[in-house]
Amino acid sequence: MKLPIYLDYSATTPVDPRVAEKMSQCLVAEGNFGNPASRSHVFGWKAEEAVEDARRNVADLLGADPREIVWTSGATESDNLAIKGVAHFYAKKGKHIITSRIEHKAVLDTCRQLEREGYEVTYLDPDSDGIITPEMVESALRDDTILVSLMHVNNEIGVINDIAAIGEITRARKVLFHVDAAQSVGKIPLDMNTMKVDLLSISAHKMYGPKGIGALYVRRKPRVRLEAQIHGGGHERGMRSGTLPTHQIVGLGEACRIAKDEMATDHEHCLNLRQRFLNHFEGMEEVHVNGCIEQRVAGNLNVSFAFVEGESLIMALKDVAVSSGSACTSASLEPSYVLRALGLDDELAHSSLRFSFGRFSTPEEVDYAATQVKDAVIKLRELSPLWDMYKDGVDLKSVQWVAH
Ligand SMILES: Cc1ncc(COP(=O)(O)O)c(C=O)c1O
Ligand code: FES
Repeated sequence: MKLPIYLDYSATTPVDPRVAEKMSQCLVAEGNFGNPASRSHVFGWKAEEAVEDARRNVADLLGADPREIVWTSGATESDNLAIKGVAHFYAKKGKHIITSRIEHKAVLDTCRQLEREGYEVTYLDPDSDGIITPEMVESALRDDTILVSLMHVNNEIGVINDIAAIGEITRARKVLFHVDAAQSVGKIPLDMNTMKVDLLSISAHKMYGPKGIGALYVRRKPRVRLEAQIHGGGHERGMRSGTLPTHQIVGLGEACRIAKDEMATDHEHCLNLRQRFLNHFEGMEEVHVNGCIEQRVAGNLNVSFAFVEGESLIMALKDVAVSSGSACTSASLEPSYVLRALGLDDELAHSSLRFSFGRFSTPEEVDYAATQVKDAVIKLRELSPLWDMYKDGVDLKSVQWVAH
């Protein structure tokens, strides 16, 4: 079977062959398969060395100290550890948390759980571009606020928050700042030396590494304390127990090493492809890009094709793999809560697709996909009575709909 063209890099990326090669060396008997916690023989020492090399690569990409990196199973776990870890440790100081309505479910559902435990959470509304401004954060801070948790780049619309500016505000008020950077690490520069971020979640499978591994950056100066969420052998300085998966960790380390070297090239590549894709739609009516186009990660494009149902469009695109929003909510038929928070009505939110490009996307793929999308949109609109009315100049907002 010929596979469709993959334009869903925000959901996950293929593993870079250089990463896969390094990982495979850590699996078999002739390779580096030992338990990094085994202190009594060379198998353990070698595995530990590989883990520490990887930790250095992750830290280098973030401008952090290797001792500030805690391995987790991915950004979902990192978000849980950061938010619950802070909430539980600092509960005596306060029980108020600030986040936004357009966070990933890993943050939103964790906050909902904390609400059930008696914490109070403020959910900020983004502006119509999808941005949370430093001013919004500042006006929501209270004396009992212990944590602000905001994403760096949104997974559906790719819009970038100014986390450096937000960090200045939280630090001045001595409130901890957690950033979900699953969609930004390796794509845009991050520097923990200059940014006043206290905790930062990362995930390997969004940056050409394997699934099931991630990390949480935990600042040492000023020191951030966390209550562990997983107890056991006391690995990761007690913050996260469990035998370290050397191959996964080595994969994340290699993905970070490559990203540091190739970030600028990847960025240019994705930016060119996105523009190339968009050029195909020039002159087409009622095609809207959702979220700010400038303050946005290069590989993301979220577009509404008015008068076309997003799910029908996906069905029509047999040989292009895209999604209508995030992978984790793709089973739901509800319109995207992110797009709704930007002020889109249900109709337009339902006619949106997310195209995401990456390191292995090619201009030919992009041209082919754009042509397919364009043809499908034209065909679907031809079937839409609303499109006919729109073309006839009927003001659709003034139409009184009769329920049957
Ligand atoms: C912004 C954001 N946070 C968290 C996650 C969850 O990451 P993981 O799949 O590593 O648990 C994702 C993945 O979709 C994401 O995009
Ligand atoms: S993989 Fe992105 S929302 Fe789950």
